[in-house]
Amino acid sequence: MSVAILGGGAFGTALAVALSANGPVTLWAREAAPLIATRQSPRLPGVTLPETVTVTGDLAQAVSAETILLSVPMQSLSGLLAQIDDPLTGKALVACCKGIDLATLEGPAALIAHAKPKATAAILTGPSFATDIAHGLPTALTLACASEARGAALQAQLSTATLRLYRSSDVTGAELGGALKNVIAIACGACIGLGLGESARAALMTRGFAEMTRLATRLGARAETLAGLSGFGDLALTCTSDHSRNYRFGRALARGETIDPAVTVEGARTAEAVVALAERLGVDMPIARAVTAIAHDGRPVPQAMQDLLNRPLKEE
Ligand SMILES: NC(=O)C1=CN([C@@H]2O[C@H](COP(=O)(O)OP(=O)(O)OC[C@H]3O[C@@H](n4cnc5c(N)ncnc54)[C@H](O)[C@@H]3O)[C@@H](O)[C@H]2O)C=CC1
Ligand SMILES: O=C(CO)COP(=O)(O)O
Repeated sequence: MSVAILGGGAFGTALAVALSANGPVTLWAREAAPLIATRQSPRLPGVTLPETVTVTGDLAQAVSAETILLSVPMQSLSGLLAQIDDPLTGKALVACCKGIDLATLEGPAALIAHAKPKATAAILTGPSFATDIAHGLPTALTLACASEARGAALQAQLSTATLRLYRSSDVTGAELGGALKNVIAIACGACIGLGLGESARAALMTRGFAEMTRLATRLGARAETLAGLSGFGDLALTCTSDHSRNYRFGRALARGETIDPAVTVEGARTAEAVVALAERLGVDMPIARAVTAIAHDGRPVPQAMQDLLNRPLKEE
C-alpha cells in the first residue's frame, strides 16, 4: 500500500524519514521547491530526506496514494481538505495534527468525515517529538480508527522497527488526548516560567489530566484511552520538556519574552475552542480558561495562576 504525507513541516518530514524504512513515501509540501532542492525542512534542521522519499508540490499526485497522512497544523486542516477535489473514496486519511478546529469546534476525524465521507478517518498521536522520530529513537504512538480491520492494517503499515504503534478504536479519546495536553502544557510552561516550582507543575498536570478526562468522556471517549499514550503519555512528555513548543510558549508568556508567531503552538487556539466547547456542554475547564485568558485576553500570567488557586476548595 502506498503512503503519502501532506505537510512538509517538522512532523511531516520526520514521518517521511521514519516511514521510508518500509518503502517509498511521497511527501507533499505547500512550498515544495526549497524542500526538493535542499532535501531538508527549515522546521527540522539537520535532517535530510532519504532518496526513497519523493517530494512533490503536486497535491493531486500525492493523494493518489492509498494511505494519506495529514500533517499540517490543526487550523489548516479543513482548508487543506477543501483543496483536494478527489473524494478519496476508500482511502485512509490519517490525521497527525493535535487540536480542535476553532471554526467548528470539531476534531480532525469529524472534519475528515464531513469533507471526505467516502474515506476512512484515522488518528496517529502520542508522545513523540519530530526530532526523535527522525533520528530513529524509539517511539510509541496510538493509531486510532473506528474500523478494527482498517486500524489493524494501518498499524501494520505504519509501524517500523523504532516506531511502535498501538491500536485503538476510540478515535474521540485519541484525538482529544493529543489536543488537550497541549493546553495543559502551556499552563505548565507558564507555571515554571513564573518560578512557581515543580510541585505546582505536578499539581497542574494532575488536575489538567482530570480536566482532559472530564471533557473527553463527556464527548464519548473512554477514560482508559486518556490514560494511555495519546493522553497521559503525551501530557507527561509535553508538560516537562523544553523541546515542546507549547510548553515554551507558556514559559515565554510568563517571562514576558517575545513570541514568534511563525512557530506552531497548537494549544493556544485549541484552548479557545475548548473553552467554547466546555461552555456549550456545561463542563468545568478552569485550566483551559486560564490558558485562554493569558494567551488571548491579555490576562497577566500571575493573576491567571492566582485565579486557579482562588477557586473554592473541592473534593478531588
Ligand atoms: N513537531 C512535532 O514534534 C510534532 C507535531 N505534531 C503535530 O503535527 C502537526 C504539524 O506540526 P509540525 O509539523 O510540527 O508544524 P510545523 O510548524 O513544523 O510545520 C507545519 C507545516 O504545515 C505547513 N502548512 C501550514 N498550513 C498549511 C496549509 N494550509 N496547507 C499546506 N501546508 C500548510 C507549513 O508550511 C509547515 O511546513 C501539529 O498539529 C502538531 O501538533 C505531532 C507530534 C509531534
Ligand atoms: O506533540 C508533541 C509531542 O508529542 C509536540 O509538542 P509541541 O507541539 O508542544 O512541540
